[in-house]
Amino acid sequence: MSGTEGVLVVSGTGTEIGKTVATAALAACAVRDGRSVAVLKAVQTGVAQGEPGDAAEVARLAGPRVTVAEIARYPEPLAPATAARRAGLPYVGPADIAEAAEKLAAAHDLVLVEGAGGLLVRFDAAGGTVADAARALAAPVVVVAAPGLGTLNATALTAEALGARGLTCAGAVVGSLPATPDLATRCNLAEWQEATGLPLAGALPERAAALPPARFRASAPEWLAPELGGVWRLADPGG
Ligand SMILES: Nc1ncnc2c1ncn2[C@@H]1O[C@H](COP(=O)(O)OP(=O)(O)OP(=O)(O)O)[C@@H](O)[C@H]1O
Ligand SMILES: C[C@H](N)[C@H](N)CCCCCC(=O)O
Ligand SMILES: [Mg+2]
Repeated sequence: MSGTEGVLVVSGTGTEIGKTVATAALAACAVRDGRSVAVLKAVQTGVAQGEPGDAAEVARLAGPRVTVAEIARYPEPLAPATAARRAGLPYVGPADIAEAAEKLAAAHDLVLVEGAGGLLVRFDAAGGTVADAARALAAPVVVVAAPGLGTLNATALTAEALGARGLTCAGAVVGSLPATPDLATRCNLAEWQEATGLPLAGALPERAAALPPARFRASAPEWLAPELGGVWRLADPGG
C-alpha cells in the first residue's frame, strides 16, 4: 500500500459534497499506516463559536491521533470572503492558509487542508482561493465530487481550473456513493477519467459518516485507492 505525505489540499466540485468525510478517511488511512496527521479546516463558515465544525467532525471520525486545526470561523453559511466581510472580521487569505499548513507540516508527516465549498470559492477581498493556497504550497489537490447526473461537467470544470493554475490532482473521490447506484452513476463511474480528465481514486459509501468511528477508521482503506493510502479499486460499475 502506498500513501500520502506532505501537504494535500482537499477541495471539490462544491459544498456539501463530502470533503470533510473524505478528509477524515484520508486521515484515518494515513494514521493506520503509522503517519502523524494534521487536518487544517482553513475557514469554517456557518458555525457559531464553540459549536462543532468540520475539524471536530474529522476528529470524531478519524480519531484522537489526528491533530485538527481551524484558522478562523464566521457565523453565516457563506463563502469565507463574504462571511468575513459581513461579520466585520479579518479575512484569511491563501498566504495565511499556506503559512498555517506549513507550520503543521513541520511537525506532521501529512497535512490535509480542507477549503470551503469548491476550488474557486473566495477567501479574501482580493479573490484569493484555496487553489492559490495549493499553489503556494505546491500541494496536490484531491477533488471530492458527487456521483450522479451532473458530476461529469462539474468535475471536468474543476479539472480545467486545476490545469489552468498548474496544479496537480491527486485523484477524484466520490464523497457519497449510494448503495444502489442509479444508471447515471454507474455510467459516470465507468467513464470518469475519460469524461473529466481526472483519475477516480476512491468512493465513500453514503453511510460512511454514520458508521461508528472505529468502524469508519477500519473501513477507510476500502474507500481510497492506493495512491491515497487505501486499497480501493473500481469494481465493474456496469455502466
Ligand atoms: N459518505 C458519506 N456518508 C455519510 N454522510 C455523508 C457522506 N458524505 C457526506 N455526508 C453528509 O453530507 C453532508 C455534507 O458532507 P460534508 O460535510 O463532508 O461536505 P463538505 O463538502 O465538507 O461541505 P463544506 O463545503 O461545507 O465543507 C454532511 O452532513 C455529511 O455527514
Ligand atoms: C457554508 C458552506 N457549508 C460552506 N462552508 C461554504 C460554501 C461556499 C460556497 C460558495 C459558492 O460556491 O457559491
Ligand atoms: Mg466540509
